[in-house]
Amino acid sequence: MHDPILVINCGSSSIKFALVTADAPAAPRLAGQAERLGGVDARLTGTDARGAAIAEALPGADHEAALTAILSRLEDLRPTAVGHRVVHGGERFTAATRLDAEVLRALEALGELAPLHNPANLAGIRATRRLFPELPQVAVFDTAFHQTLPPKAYRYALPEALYRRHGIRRYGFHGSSHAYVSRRLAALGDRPHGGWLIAHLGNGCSACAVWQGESVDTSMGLTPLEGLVMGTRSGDVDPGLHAHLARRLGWSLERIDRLLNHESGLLGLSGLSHDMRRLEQAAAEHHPGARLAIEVFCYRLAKALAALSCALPRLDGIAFTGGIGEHAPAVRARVVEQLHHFGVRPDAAANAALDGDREGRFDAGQGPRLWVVPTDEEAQIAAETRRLLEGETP
Ligand SMILES: Nc1ncnc2c1ncn2[C@@H]1O[C@H](COP(=O)(O)OP(=O)(O)O)[C@@H](O)[C@H]1O
Ligand SMILES: CC(=O)OP(=O)(O)O
Ligand SMILES: [Mg+2]
Repeated sequence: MHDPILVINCGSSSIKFALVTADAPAAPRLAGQAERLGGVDARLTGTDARGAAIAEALPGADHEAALTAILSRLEDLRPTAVGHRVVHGGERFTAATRLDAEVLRALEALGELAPLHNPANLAGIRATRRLFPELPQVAVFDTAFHQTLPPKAYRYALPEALYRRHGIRRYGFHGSSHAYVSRRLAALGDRPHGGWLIAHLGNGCSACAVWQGESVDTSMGLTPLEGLVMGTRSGDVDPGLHAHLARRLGWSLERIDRLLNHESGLLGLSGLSHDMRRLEQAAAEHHPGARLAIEVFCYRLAKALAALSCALPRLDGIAFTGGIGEHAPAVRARVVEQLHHFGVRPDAAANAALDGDREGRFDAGQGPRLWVVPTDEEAQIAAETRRLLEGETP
């Protein structure tokens, strides 16, 4: 039995980690995050294996220094394997994969398709391999859950050669989260074989249509930029925008990339913040940019959910997850009120009560179910790591 498993999710300036034990899923979990890496205010926060708070300043720490600090928190808890989140698996990596030098080289080549994520994921893998050379390490891909998309959902209306020769197609992301939530809904026994729409709303946001436990369409595409409005990412824009900015304003590709990935979304619309909590406060104080940003965010999400429903033979329910999906009842209310013609009927009091890390239903007992299901990408990554190492088919 491979237990416990250390899960690492390495971002450009943060590392999220958890030590996941299959035997005792309800026990306190050593988990947390190192944030603002590279800065003077870098810090490590979380809870230790006894459930006590961790708060440690790590001034100037880079990824390797932060991982060393995380590892020192393991004390006598020895992980038997490490599961890494890797955002883009491209065409080649369709399931969790044991990491070796050849796989790492192949992953490097995929960096361009997820520039905010894959290079940081790889830095984390390299540092962990140096620190833990004896442990098996596994990559679990955001794209893997969406391997069941049919061609009508994953092909762009572009010449076939671009797909055949260069792998230009829709891949979809946040697969560990969508997989976890759909399995959780099935475990809860709520219409387990039906059609669900899942909205993962964190810093990155994506929605997924799940039929009988399999992803059948999703809002992200070739890269994690397509689809919904996100913290700093634009989501869908007119593809003609790129040529327009280049021709009319003389913008370079790098400048356009920065605009769409780092300066847009909630931040760009509001002119204030990428953070939904901050925007809700500002909107309550009548900040026009914050109000517009929330309005566009909710409308675009409702529109995407309506579109994704076309992938389902039947709509059994909608589930919300991620920081915004779990903690912002006002956002959920605004989204579902724009889906009333699907027969969606929220219970306002039940919705308002689900404002923390709590799982629960907020429909009024008619029409499609409405759920909040806190995501646990770490549990999903640990389970897939364990399954691979134990040689079972994923
Ligand atoms: N109480 C809250 N009310 C509104 N938004 C919240 C609340 N708590 C967290 N959020 C929002 O959740 C988002 C971060 O989601 P999270 O899932 O933690 O991100 P990540 O994608 O980095 O894992 C931010 O926009 C944050 O403002
Ligand atoms: C793929 C993606 O957008 O991930 P995140 O939400 O962690 O940025
Ligand atoms: Mg998260």
